[in-house]
Parts: sequence; C-alpha cells; structure tokens
Amino acid sequence: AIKHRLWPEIDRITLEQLHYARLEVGTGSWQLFAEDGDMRMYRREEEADGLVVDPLKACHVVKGVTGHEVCKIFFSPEYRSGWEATLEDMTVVENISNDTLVFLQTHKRIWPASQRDALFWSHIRKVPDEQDVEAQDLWIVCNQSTEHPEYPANTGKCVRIYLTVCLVCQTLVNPPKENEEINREDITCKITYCSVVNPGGWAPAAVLRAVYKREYPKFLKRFTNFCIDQCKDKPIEF
Ligand SMILES: CCCc1ccc(-c2ccc(S(=O)(=O)CCO)cc2)cc1[C@H]1C[C@H]1c1ccccn1
Repeated sequence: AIKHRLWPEIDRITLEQLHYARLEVGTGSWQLFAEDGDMRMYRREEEADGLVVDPLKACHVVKGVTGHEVCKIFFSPEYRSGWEATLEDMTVVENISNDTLVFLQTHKRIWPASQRDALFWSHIRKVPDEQDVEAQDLWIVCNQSTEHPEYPANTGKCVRIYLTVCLVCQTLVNPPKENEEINREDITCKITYCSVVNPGGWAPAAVLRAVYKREYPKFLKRFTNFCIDQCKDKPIEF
C-alpha cells in the first residue's frame, strides 16, 4: 500500500514514544504527584519559553481487560465522548488508514485559562515484544500534534495546544487450570500513559499545574473504568 506523507514521522515518533514509555520512572527526576489504588502519576516540572510543559508519566494496572482492548478504546473516535470528560467537540479530519486518523478536538474551557483545541494524528499499533516471550505483545497508541491547511492554529476562539501522548499497554495472562478457558479474572493490563503538552498561548504556571494535577488523575481513572465497563460482557480480544 502507498504510505502517507506523514508515515516516516508517524513511525519515528511512535517508536520514540514506545522507548520513552518503557523507561523506568527510577531514571530522571520524576516526582510522584498522585496515587490511587494501582495508579501512580509522575511529573517533571519543565518550562519552554516561559510556558509550563511538564512531562507526565502515569503507570496503572487494570484487571479484566487486554492491552488491545484498552488501546482500541483510546484510539477509536466512537468511544471518546464516553470517557473524555473535557471534550467539547471532536472531528476526524483525515482518515489516513485503519490504524491512523487525524483528529481536531476542542476541550471545554478550564477557568481561568482560555479554551483550547488540539489537532493531532493518532496511530495504533501492535508491537512484538521480542524481549519477554512470556508476556503478550504490546499495544501502543501515539497522539502527536500536526498541521493541516484547513485547520490553521489560533484563528478562532481556541488557543491551539501542542501535545505528544502515548498509551502503551501490556497484557499479562494468569494461566488458568488445565484445559480451562481464559476468563477476564485471569487477565491484567499494565498501562503506561505519557504526555507532554505545550498549552500554546500563555497561561499562569500555577493555574496549569493545578489543572493538570486535578484533571489527569480524573482522566485516567475515568478512562480505565470506561474500558472495564465496555469490555466486561464481551469476548476477550487479545
Ligand atoms: C490548558 C490546557 C489544558 C489541556 C491540555 C491538554 C489536554 C489533553 C488533550 C488530549 C489528551 S489525549 O491523551 O490525547 C486523549 C484525547 O483526548 C489529553 C489531554 C486537555 C486539557 C484540558 C482539558 C484539561 C485536561 C487536562 C488534563 C487531562 C484532561 N483534560
């Protein structure tokens, strides 16, 4: 199949993000800022030309769903309004392939920051885990801000944010007894969520940090609960 003009960038950034997500939080100056059950959220305080661009890394363990199921829900437009609470509007502006879409999203205004929108490609991929033959394959979704001639930045009411996000999931299967079916009690999904968001226009550092501190734990908890709910009555998709 002919590859899209963005393909080299999509491939490079997806593999870079996979590598970055797999780095242990022991390395580098990660600061634990939220904990909820098995969820641990870390951030690094970083600024780029006076703007807060704190990298975030969240690690979570969710029972009863596979990495394929979680990544598919995160990637697919039809589920997004079910878990993305801050979404005001979402459009798929380009259908590059069955595993790569371009989204335009406007998020609800978070006082006192002005309203934001994001234009990004989103790519889902299964990654063979050559190291650990025991574990199932890894699944990754990578979201990366991009340009589009029909959707220039900062022409309407919204400030355009620039994001690089990845969701990396690994399925762990607890082998059932002899010749018994694997059921949802036997599967666990190890989730790593990484994001670096440049808020675009200026917003006070204290305001942004408060928004992220409040919104990210809510977002990941809501998203993973949505996945459990969506999958519980369906056949397991590895
Ligand atoms: C001032 C900038 C605020 C701000 C920046 C960024 C984002 C944001 C966009 C996309 C993604 S995602 O992971 O790609 C899932 C697809 O929607 C996550 C977060 C949201 C807000 C706003 C709405 C607040 C928020 C912050 C953190 C998590 C969720 N919502």
